Amino acid sequence: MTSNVEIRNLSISFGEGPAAVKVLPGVNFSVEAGECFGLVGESGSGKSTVLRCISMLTDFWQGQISIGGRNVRDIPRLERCRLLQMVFQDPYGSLHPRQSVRTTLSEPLKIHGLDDHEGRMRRVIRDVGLTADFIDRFPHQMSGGQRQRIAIARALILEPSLLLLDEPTSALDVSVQAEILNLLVRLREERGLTYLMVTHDLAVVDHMCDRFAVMLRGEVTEVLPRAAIQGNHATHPYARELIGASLEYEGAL
Ligand SMILES: Nc1ncnc2c1ncn2[C@@H]1O[C@H](COP(=O)(O)OP(=O)(O)OP(=O)(O)O)[C@@H](O)[C@H]1O
Repeated sequence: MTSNVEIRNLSISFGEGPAAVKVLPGVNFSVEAGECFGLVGESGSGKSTVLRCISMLTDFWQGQISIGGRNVRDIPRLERCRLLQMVFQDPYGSLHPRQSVRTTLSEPLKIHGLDDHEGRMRRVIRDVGLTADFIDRFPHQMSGGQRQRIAIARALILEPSLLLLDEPTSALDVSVQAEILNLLVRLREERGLTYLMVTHDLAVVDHMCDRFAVMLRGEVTEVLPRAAIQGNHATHPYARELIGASLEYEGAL
């Protein structure tokens, strides 16, 4: 199944009655199959919420989300898990502290009735740049970067075609960030994956993404190709300001 994502009039409110807050008033954008698409914008603008809606971790939204031309609400949960997976910002929080890597990776294989657990685990561990002995480690026995590699391995074990990446490197030491980004670039090339990635860092977009959307207060102000960063070719004032600030910062380094 192809993994292009279409989002039309996506809206969501948190809270009830007069206290309800509309966080996404109506988001529209599309991600092509095989593309790396970035979501950037100010803190609290709703980027992570968009990913949670697509993955149905949050399901009380209105509008349409389709993946490969199918309404995401019509895709049964087990099938959805094999189509898309999320990688979270914080591998310390996203991996269960008392579960070994073997348990983390083999549980989805059991649930989905897949064979050759050992072979699949070894292949995915190798693909994320670790050695087979990591299969019997626990989170506290790994570095932050190694933990994030395991979180990526967990996302890949069911061989999905779409990864939703929620700031996958921002909790990591600066020296490790580039390693994980390069790993993600390589995995996308090798597996033909589609990425939808939330990031605060336009340098990350410039390194990885084909296009990106700039969000402000729950709305997409502009969708731009990566090439729009250098020379700041955005037209919306907020997008221009964001890119301008990032270029200034890089220039100052
Ligand atoms: N479960 C929730 N209940 C109430 N408000 C929520 C909930 N989840 C998110 N919000 C609010 O929705 C808004 C958007 O949050 P979201 O995490 O999507 O922003 P973001 O753009 O990803 O921010 P950041 O870049 O800081 O991670 C915020 O104001 C947040 O407080």
